[in-house]
Amino acid sequence: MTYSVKEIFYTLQGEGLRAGRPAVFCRFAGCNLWSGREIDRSRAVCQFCDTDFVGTNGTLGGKYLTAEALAERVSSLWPVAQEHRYVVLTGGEPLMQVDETLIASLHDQGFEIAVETNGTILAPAGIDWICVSPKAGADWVQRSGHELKLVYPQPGLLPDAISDSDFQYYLLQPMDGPMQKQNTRSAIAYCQANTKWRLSVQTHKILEIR
Ligand SMILES: C[S@@+](CC[C@H](N)C(=O)[O-])C[C@H]1O[C@@H](n2cnc3c(N)ncnc32)[C@H](O)[C@@H]1O
Ligand SMILES: Nc1nc2[nH]cc(C(=O)O)c2c(=O)[nH]1
Ligand code: SF4
Ligand SMILES: [Mg+2]
Repeated sequence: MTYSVKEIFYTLQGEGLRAGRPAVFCRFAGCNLWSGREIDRSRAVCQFCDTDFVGTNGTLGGKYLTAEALAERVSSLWPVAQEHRYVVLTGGEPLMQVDETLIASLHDQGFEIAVETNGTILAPAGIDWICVSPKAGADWVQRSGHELKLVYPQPGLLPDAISDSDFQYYLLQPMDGPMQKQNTRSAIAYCQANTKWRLSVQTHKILEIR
């Protein structure tokens, strides 16, 4: 299996329950809900994406011919002699490419493995932390995991309708874009009125890290 990777970088998890945790991010190229081209955005299933996942031209991007080679590259970014190795597989839609062979290779390198997924593809066995962020209008098949991180608001996908699925934590992440301030206000109000839900702030954008 060849893996198409946009970029690999070492940063802090910016979002969700584990915000602040040092992590290597491996961003896979391609998504099943948008081509990534601006001309296609208004016709895409997912129209609010904040990420460039097209091609393999980012930092340490490329075609990795084996799971071992990719896992070794991820490992090379971890600081020497430091524990708590943590990798976040994202994209694009990582589950178009992530398989059990890659999971095994990353575990062999000592990593705890997290995934950020839109929930349209079932996760392979062995992932340690599954974050699902479902999208209005898309099939939602991965309905269990560790955190459900709903971008808010999405007309057609209300938090009330999904607050009884099989996740440990429920988070609302204000939709970034022209309405970001208002979206944050209404997400805060929703969490305060519906206390199963927590706010997820995209801290990396405030901190100006990747
Ligand atoms: C770029 S996506 C990649 C992973 C996967 N395709 C997904 O959608 O979960 C990473 C995270 O960013 C979130 N996201 C994307 N665009 C956003 C935006 N404009 N505002 C807030 N969160 C956004 C997604 O919902 C997801 O939780
Ligand atoms: N720091 C940082 N945290 C993140 N959490 C989720 C991200 C993503 O794009 O999947 C992301 C990202 O791109 N950077
Ligand atoms: S599903 Fe994820 S990567 Fe794909 S367009 Fe939407 S937010 Fe972006
Ligand atoms: Mg991002």
